[in-house]
Amino acid sequence: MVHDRGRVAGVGEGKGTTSMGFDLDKIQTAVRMILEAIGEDPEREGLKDTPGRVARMYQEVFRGLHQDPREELNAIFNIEHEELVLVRDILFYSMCEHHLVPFFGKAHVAYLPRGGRVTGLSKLARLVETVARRPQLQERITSTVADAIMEKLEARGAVVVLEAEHMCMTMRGVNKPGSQTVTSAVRGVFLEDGKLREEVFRLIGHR
Ligand SMILES: Nc1nc2c(ncn2[C@@H]2O[C@H](COP(=O)(O)OP(=O)(O)OP(=O)(O)O)[C@@H](O)[C@H]2O)c(=O)[nH]1
Ligand SMILES: [Zn+2]
Repeated sequence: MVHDRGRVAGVGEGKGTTSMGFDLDKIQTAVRMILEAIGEDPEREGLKDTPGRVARMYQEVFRGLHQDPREELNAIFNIEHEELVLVRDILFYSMCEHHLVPFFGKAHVAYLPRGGRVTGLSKLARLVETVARRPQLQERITSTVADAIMEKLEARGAVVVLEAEHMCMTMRGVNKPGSQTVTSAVRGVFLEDGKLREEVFRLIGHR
């Protein structure tokens, strides 16, 4: 058995199912079936622990599925700052929901606080992380992050930009290595005020 190492928090003792909605036994069975279906021998030395490894990896890369990303913004402070906050170059990894292969890149998260309500800077990166760690679309990560900021911080505005490389476009299918997909979500005052919007996109830049 491969799920008894206790390396992953939340794994029930002697059971493959966690309390967080991950059925590790089921993932292992499925991976074993895939190995058989592609003509591999799941019992050979190099593969015999693979179903368990994949199950633990999925638990890690999909851990955001069972979390409410808005809760990452629970740390709210009141300070004398009503102007732009921008965290640039937040590295993220996600899994494309169409092919279950990675897409990864950088997120840039900006908002204009209302009434001095700000959150911890690391919380913006945690928000991106939690939203990314599930089967996803780049567009959905972008808009979910922007909407969470607008809702939880009652921000005056938010801009979220993601730039990412999709392995489903680079290692297979259309085979276009190096292509970058850029998505943005613009909310609140940034929609109405063109100068403000230009300023934040200039600060985000494209390097
Ligand atoms: N909009 C969007 N599309 C994505 C994302 N990730 C992957 N895709 C696309 O999802 C589409 C799925 O298309 P399908 O025709 O159903 O699948 P497919 O035959 O594997 O397509 P190809 O990738 O073109 O070989 C592809 O065009 C992918 O590039 C994403 O985050 N956002
Ligand atoms: Zn894909």
